[in-house]
Amino acid sequence: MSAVPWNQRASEWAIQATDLTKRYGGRAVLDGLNLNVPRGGVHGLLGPNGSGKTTSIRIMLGLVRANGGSVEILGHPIPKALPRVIGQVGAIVESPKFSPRMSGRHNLNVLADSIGAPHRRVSEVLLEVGLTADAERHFTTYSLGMKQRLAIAATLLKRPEVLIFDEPTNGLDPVGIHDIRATMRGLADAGRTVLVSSHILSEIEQIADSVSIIARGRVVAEGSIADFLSDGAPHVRVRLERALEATDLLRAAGWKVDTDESGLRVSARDRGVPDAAVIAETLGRVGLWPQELTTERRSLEQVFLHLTSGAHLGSSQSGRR
Ligand SMILES: Nc1ncnc2c1ncn2[C@@H]1O[C@H](COP(=O)(O)OP(=O)(O)OP(=O)(O)O)[C@@H](O)[C@H]1O
Repeated sequence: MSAVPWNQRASEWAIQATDLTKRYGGRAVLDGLNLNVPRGGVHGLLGPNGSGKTTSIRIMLGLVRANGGSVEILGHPIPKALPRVIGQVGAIVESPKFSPRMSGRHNLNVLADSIGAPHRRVSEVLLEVGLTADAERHFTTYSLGMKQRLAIAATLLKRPEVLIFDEPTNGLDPVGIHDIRATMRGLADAGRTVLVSSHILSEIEQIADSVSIIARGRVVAEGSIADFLSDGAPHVRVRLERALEATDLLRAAGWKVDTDESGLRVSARDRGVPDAAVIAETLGRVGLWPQELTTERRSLEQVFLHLTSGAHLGSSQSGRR
């Protein structure tokens, strides 16, 4: 049971990153990152601090150039076609600058003028983020949460189809967090695609429809939240061309492997949580590259903790070529 059709055609992804690499001073920050964000709904990019979330987002927005790989937003290659698609993308990566002495509405009016949007659009976006009643107050009197909602309102002025928010609840109190979550949910329910990054599991679990878990510059698991939360024996679904060879290899490496028409189901012999990154690495070492590698039937917390824990990262790093 999946709310998100993961096997859909590439043209139906809102955002797709393929084999992205980024190095800073010889250190790999993104290490072959593959990200699929379905059209419509909230997609969480969940990973611990320093895992590469902001770097991925900055590459998607053309703010940083990747060393390798490709990104498409709404089917347009980035950064080449950025001018064509940027009008359909709204993003908050850093705190936007507002004038402290002007009201929320006045700030938005100025921004609307700069992009040629009518002032009635300002009233619409203020309503959408729940700031209508506070629109005439000076920006300085806003709480952090209200400032963040004003930033979201600013991104909505040009009617974007895709919204990208990097850790939008950072530093907010519980009320502020609640309001931002409700705002993001509302934006998705109105038909937009919202990509939101976070290092907080509960945040993603509560608002996202689907999630990609990132660790050390790679997506190590992805899928719909419904699938992650469903019960059952934990396993990793692997789809690849040389399935027989992969089955033999994984069995020899100690995994339990079942096969069906959609690929391999790999689980740990002790019924523990199978490690998707280690499975990917075992296969990759001999040139068997999965077309799909998805963790299924586990709680998001199990997956997140296991795939991103220090112990796991240490062993994965030492096994890296
Ligand atoms: N301009 C830069 N120069 C050098 N290293 C960088 C640069 N930008 C990011 N990094 C490094 O890349 C790694 C990934 O950083 P990134 O900000 O993408 O992670 P993140 O998942 O967004 O983490 P956080 O939740 O802490 O923001 C970190 O180790 C960071 O120090």
